[in-house]
Amino acid sequence: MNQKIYRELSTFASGASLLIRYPQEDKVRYYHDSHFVLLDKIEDLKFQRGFVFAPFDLASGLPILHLPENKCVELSLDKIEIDPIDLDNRQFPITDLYRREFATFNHAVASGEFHKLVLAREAKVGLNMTDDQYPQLFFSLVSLMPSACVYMLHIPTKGIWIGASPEILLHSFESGAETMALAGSVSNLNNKSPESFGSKNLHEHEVVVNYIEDVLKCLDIPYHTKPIETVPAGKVCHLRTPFSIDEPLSLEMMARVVARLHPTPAVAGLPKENAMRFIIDNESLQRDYYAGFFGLWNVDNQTSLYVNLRCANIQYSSNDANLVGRIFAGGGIMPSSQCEEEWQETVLKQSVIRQVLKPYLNE
Ligand SMILES: C=C(O[C@@H]1C=C(C(=O)O)C=C[C@H]1O)C(=O)O
Repeated sequence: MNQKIYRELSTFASGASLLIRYPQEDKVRYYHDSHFVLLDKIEDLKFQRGFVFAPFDLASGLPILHLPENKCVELSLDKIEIDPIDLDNRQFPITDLYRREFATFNHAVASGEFHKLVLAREAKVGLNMTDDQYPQLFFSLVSLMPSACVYMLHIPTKGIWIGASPEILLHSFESGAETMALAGSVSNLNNKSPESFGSKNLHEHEVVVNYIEDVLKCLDIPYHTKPIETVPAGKVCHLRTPFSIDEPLSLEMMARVVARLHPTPAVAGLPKENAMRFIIDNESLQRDYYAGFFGLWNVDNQTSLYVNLRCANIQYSSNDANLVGRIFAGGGIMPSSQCEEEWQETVLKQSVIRQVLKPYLNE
């Protein structure tokens, strides 16, 4: 049966294709033989039904990609066996580039110009794998991250995006909707209470909570929050405040909520527009679709969008035609942030993708 599914997926990387598994679900949705519809703005989603993949910076020139629903088949997960995966416990020393960028970001928050800024970076790895091995990557990630939304997308000429996100941007269903503030991270070594995260993490979290509240109030949407909680995601543990929206949202309102929320200060900063400008000008990383959002829009009367985190892009490099993986991670910078700690947080956030890429590393 395993073989049959892998045979069915052997043409995954020959066109526009997607595999997606929602948290705790025992099925995978497979979109194939499809074509991307390119959208300019979030509001254009109103008329669509299917998968959506949006960049971090909607003004960057990268389009919002949409795969229509009619090309989807469902695969049952209980028929898939996955090889055990080794833990990756390597150390990754901090780079001078990260020290410099941290200093720039930290100075900008310490000076009071920003309440918070998120600094991200990429780790590049050389890979040795064939197109028919990509589905194995996806199923390894599915087995490692049962509570995450796991996806793998093939974009012809742009390669693969793969990720396992713990962060809902907007989940909307017939009777209401939900979103969350997910920010503030520590290593996931033992059970943690929110207080044990320390004041820097609690404050960084509060910035996101206040921002989401402002967006919902501004749109006149009734909501309530649940008490702050801690959630594990791979080797890190986060602070989370769940938001429940107590009335159904129209497609038009959903698009407005998403357009206002994205990008939240969990991945960008505050004040929002200035923080976006600052990140684009001062981060050496090209975020592309990292810290954008993805998920199903208006499928089976539901919309489930996630922030594109714990992800990587795999592509042939244009100069030497080698296959390169760019593994992304970032973290919120506050006045009291410490460079080494922030670096370690990104190492931990990258570890789950490193783990699934390990069998294919070219080193
Ligand atoms: C930016 C990332 O994660 C975000 C930042 C967090 C933080 O700074 O504590 C926590 C969860 C996410 O909202 C990432 O994973 O790359």
